[in-house]
Amino acid sequence: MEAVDYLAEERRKAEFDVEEMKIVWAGSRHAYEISDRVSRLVASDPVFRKDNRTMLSRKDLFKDTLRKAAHAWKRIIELRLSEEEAKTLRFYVDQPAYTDLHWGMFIPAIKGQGTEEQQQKWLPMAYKMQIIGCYAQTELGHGSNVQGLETTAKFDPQTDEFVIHSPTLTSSKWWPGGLGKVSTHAVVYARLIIDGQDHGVHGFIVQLRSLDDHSPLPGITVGDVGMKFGSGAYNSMDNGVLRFDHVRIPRNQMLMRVSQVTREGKYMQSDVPRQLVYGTMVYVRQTIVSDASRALSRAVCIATRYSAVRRQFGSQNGGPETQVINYKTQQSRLFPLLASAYAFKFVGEWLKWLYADVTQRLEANDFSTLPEAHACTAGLKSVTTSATADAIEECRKLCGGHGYLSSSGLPELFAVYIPACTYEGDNIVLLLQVARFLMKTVSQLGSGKNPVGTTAYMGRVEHLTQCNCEVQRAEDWLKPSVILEAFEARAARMSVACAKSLSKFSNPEEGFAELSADLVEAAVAHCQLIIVSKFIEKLQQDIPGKGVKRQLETLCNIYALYLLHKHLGDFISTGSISPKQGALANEQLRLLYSQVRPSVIALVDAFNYTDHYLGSILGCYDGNVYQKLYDEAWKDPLNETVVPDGYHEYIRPILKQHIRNARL
Ligand SMILES: CCCCCCCCCCCCCCCCCCCCCCCC(=O)SCCNC(=O)CCNC(=O)[C@H](O)C(C)(C)COP(=O)(O)OP(=O)(O)OC[C@H]1O[C@@H](n2cnc3c(N)ncnc32)[C@H](O)[C@@H]1OP(=O)(O)O
Ligand SMILES: Cc1cc2nc3c(=O)[nH]c(=O)nc-3n(C[C@H](O)[C@H](O)[C@H](O)COP(=O)(O)OP(=O)(O)OC[C@H]3O[C@@H](n4cnc5c(N)ncnc54)[C@H](O)[C@@H]3O)c2cc1C
Repeated sequence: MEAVDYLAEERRKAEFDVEEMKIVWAGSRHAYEISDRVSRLVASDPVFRKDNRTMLSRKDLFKDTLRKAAHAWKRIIELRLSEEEAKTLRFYVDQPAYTDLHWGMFIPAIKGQGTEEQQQKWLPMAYKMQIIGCYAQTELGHGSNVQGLETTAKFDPQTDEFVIHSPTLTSSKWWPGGLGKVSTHAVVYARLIIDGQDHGVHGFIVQLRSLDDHSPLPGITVGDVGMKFGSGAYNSMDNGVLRFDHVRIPRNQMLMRVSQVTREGKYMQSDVPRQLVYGTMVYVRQTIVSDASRALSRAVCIATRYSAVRRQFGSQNGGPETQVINYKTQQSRLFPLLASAYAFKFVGEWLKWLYADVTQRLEANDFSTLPEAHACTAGLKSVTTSATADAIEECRKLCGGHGYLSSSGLPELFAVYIPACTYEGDNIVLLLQVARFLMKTVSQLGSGKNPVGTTAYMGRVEHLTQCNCEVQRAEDWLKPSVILEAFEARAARMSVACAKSLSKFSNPEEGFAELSADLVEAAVAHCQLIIVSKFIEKLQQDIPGKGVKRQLETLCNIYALYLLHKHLGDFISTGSISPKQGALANEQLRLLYSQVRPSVIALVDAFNYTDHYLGSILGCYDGNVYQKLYDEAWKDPLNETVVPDGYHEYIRPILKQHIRNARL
């Protein structure tokens, strides 16, 4: 059989309606139609070509990005694309650009932290891209510790202005995307100083560059921070460095929804919590969870299609060799990643709902769900990005040697994705925030305040710390209630154990620091419980289409039992399950791999990714891998000449010397 036929045969084996699954994956028929239309639009437009990206120099890559961004903006206007369509277009163009920070952080910061008046002044210009903004928070010396930022904004009552200044080298802004070469404006986070008194970190709108000739305004030193990890990848972004030398801005350019400075220099705080200054980060963390499912599904699609095409060993009587996807080891590494892609998709949808809900409440001055929204966005951002970064690298290894080729698409996907574990909050720092929230929840148990939302299970802590898992046979692990209780018991017991250990310290902060590694593990257990429970909730919905729900049930069970197997130590050491029950879970997991096997190609087809978006020879839809790999090799610049540049200077003299030596 020709390699090109392998995937067609696989598609015939599918045990469900792929077209219906595409709609489940997209979130709705409407979302599917937009995604399908916009992805084809991007794939057919020569300006959005990206197959040569990793070969470009930094300067050429950056100019290519500017060209793509300008073209994207032109198409958005010409075609009158809606916000959802524009975001979809950005996703399929698949090239990080300054526009991400303008739309994804600068505008949301003004919306979330600006007063009505400030929004009316700045947002129309920003929406029309008459100004381009970035989010300038992180400094050379401080990123995670936002309270440690050093940039100052001193109020000058004489002129009714703030003076923005970088007092030290470490106060230089460092990292903001779009800052290096493009942004005309920034939301700058700086310490507010009035009459010598420090009121902590606040946001200020600062113009950086002339709107006439793009030169930096007086007192501003700005540039790019330099090359980052990998070729292509995140180097399309101009992450920047910025210093202020006593730059003056009008008083009304401090974002004043949370706190205000009056003409007389009086500092006033609204009723809204101070933490709203961090609101933009909560918004972006929520979007990063959905991005994780995209990046993961893309890597999994490549590795799954290639694993069905690739054959090694096992030929009988001259017949074909075994497809590597049929090796149990390949399945046990790949299928949990496929299940994780679906799990992250559904938890991302739920988080979007949670964020919309908290936003609505905030508008009505109800701040009660803010701590949970912060814990969920922080924790899920952390757990999904860490798992996705690891999974992309695993997919590369699943593709053997060819996975290491740039044309597999996996090296660049890895390089562009991994900073997600760091930006928008280092993953460990964020898990520590979740742990604080959990310890607070445990400490309030029995106080009459019942935990709600994602910590509602803590309300049953007495039962969860004593219950015995009821599994006796492998198939008992297929019951959602059994899975849920095991995950709840593990999470509750880990949190309670941490709280008990903490109570032994006379200084709680010292205790928290000493126990932080255990606390992070408890936070991970809590977040994994959320993901599993949201997958199970999704399955309680009406899901049409032949076999669709059944496939999703299988994937949900694979996801949960894979986590259980991976973290068996937690489950057994907390007594949430017995070693025998752990072994039964593994037995069931093996059966689930066999069950899902016939449908895996159709399950990745359901992502509906174009070959342009996948950007991978190994993952192309027709599976014609070998011919394409062979053809691609000849396109490499090294193959433009048969004899390489440098032969006469560096190869020939050695060869000649060798011949001379041989004669001696
Ligand atoms: C070429 C293509 C062109 C196409 C054009 C198309 C156009 C259309 C396109 C549209 C595209 C849109 C795309 C969008 C894409 C967006 C991509 C964005 C990419 C991201 C880039 C990265 C950006 C960044 O990294 S920005 C910087 C991020 N920095 C951080 O995250 C810092 C992390 N640190 C912190 O968050 C804090 O300092 C923290 C929380 C660790 C500690 O803070 P602090 O010391 O103040 O607090 P604590 O004492 O620990 O806590 C006090 C108290 O506050 C609570 N709390 C803390 N944080 C929050 C919060 N965020 N919200 C609510 N509450 C919070 C905390 O729990 C404590 O509560 P207590 O009750 O008191 O315990
Ligand atoms: C590609 C990229 C794009 C970015 N874009 C922007 C942007 O647009 N705007 C912007 O303002 N910023 C941006 N950033 C900055 C980013 O938000 C920070 O780098 C991030 O928040 C991490 O902070 P840090 O660099 O200070 O890490 P650090 O906090 O210095 O982390 C170093 C190590 O210390 C550990 N650590 C730190 N604190 C603790 C603690 N309390 N307990 C235990 N361990 C700890 C961390 O886990 C990590 O292992 C970007 C960064 C990158 C890489």
